[in-house]
Amino acid sequence: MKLDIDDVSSGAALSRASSASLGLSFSFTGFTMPPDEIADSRPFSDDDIAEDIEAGIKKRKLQTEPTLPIYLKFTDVTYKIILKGVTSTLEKDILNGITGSVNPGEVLALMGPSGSGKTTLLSLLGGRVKEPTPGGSITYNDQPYSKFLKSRIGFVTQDDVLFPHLTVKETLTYAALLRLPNKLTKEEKEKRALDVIYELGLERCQDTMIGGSFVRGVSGGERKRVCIGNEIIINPSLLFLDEPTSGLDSTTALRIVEMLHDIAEDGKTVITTIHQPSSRLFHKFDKLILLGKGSLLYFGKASEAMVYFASIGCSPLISMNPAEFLLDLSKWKHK
Ligand SMILES: Nc1ncnc2c1ncn2[C@@H]1O[C@H](COP(=O)(O)OP(=O)(O)OP(=O)(O)O)[C@@H](O)[C@H]1O
Repeated sequence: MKLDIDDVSSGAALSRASSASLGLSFSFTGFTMPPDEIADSRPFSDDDIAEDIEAGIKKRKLQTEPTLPIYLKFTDVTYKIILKGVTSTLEKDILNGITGSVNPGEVLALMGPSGSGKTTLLSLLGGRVKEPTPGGSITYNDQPYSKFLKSRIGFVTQDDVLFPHLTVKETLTYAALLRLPNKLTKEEKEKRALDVIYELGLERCQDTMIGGSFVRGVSGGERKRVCIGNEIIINPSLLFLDEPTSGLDSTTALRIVEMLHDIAEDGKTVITTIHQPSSRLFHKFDKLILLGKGSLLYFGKASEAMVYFASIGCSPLISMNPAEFLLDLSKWKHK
């Protein structure tokens, strides 16, 4: 994190944050510009075997065609909605001047208090909001959103709907049969579903029903992994996740985020909202966006966030979880 005002005006910096309620006004250069060439994706090899921490077993890496690397950049993104009442019409600012970027192979976390605009930003970046048109620019390898991107984007929503009576294997096999292109044979699609099961360490529960309110099924962590599996089955270049760790204990949440890292390592660009990460989990993210009431409070390396806030005079008085401190700080701004 650099605090170079000259860089800001020269355009090298694209992030700006101000906080009147913090009694501070500050600008920062939170990210490095993209490399000239986006990192080449590497094909998957049979040697790609990773350890599944939860199961304590070696798991196969997903064998797919190489992922098209996509560099996501967003500059000065604004979003307003019109609230139509019976007697009046109001305009409400949801996001103000949000700037950031994320490279293939990285995991970007969007953090902030409830209502700060995380899901809205995630949906905008994932091309899921068309109306009203957002302001600013969002580019994918320097190109605006196009129909082609739709097939390159995986989006795991907060309340993914799964069929309770299907098993894990059936769920992912149907997803493969329905979502993979026709050029793949049925056998190839079924193999992709099995590969995803191994990639996500779901082999022990592959024959367990998903379950729901009335049927006992897989655990919360396994359920989240199935939702992620439903999306990575198409080998997306960009993977968006809305609160993938909500409702999970800190150890299971950590496994999910470690899994996101494995997914990113395969050349994918991963963006996730996160609610209240533990200290261990916070340090797993490559980049961080901290939002407060729709404004950008921080964009940069997650590991440098505390140093940055210390540099502008905001440090915790006692040793505490950085995520907790940053959320407290953004809530303060939020008031
Ligand atoms: N279509 C809409 N109509 C009215 N208000 C909206 C709409 N979309 C978003 N908002 C408002 O915008 C703000 C940001 O919402 P958003 O869901 O993005 O927040 P969030 O940070 O993801 O919150 P949470 O952590 O609780 O999910 C909220 O105040 C929400 O009520």
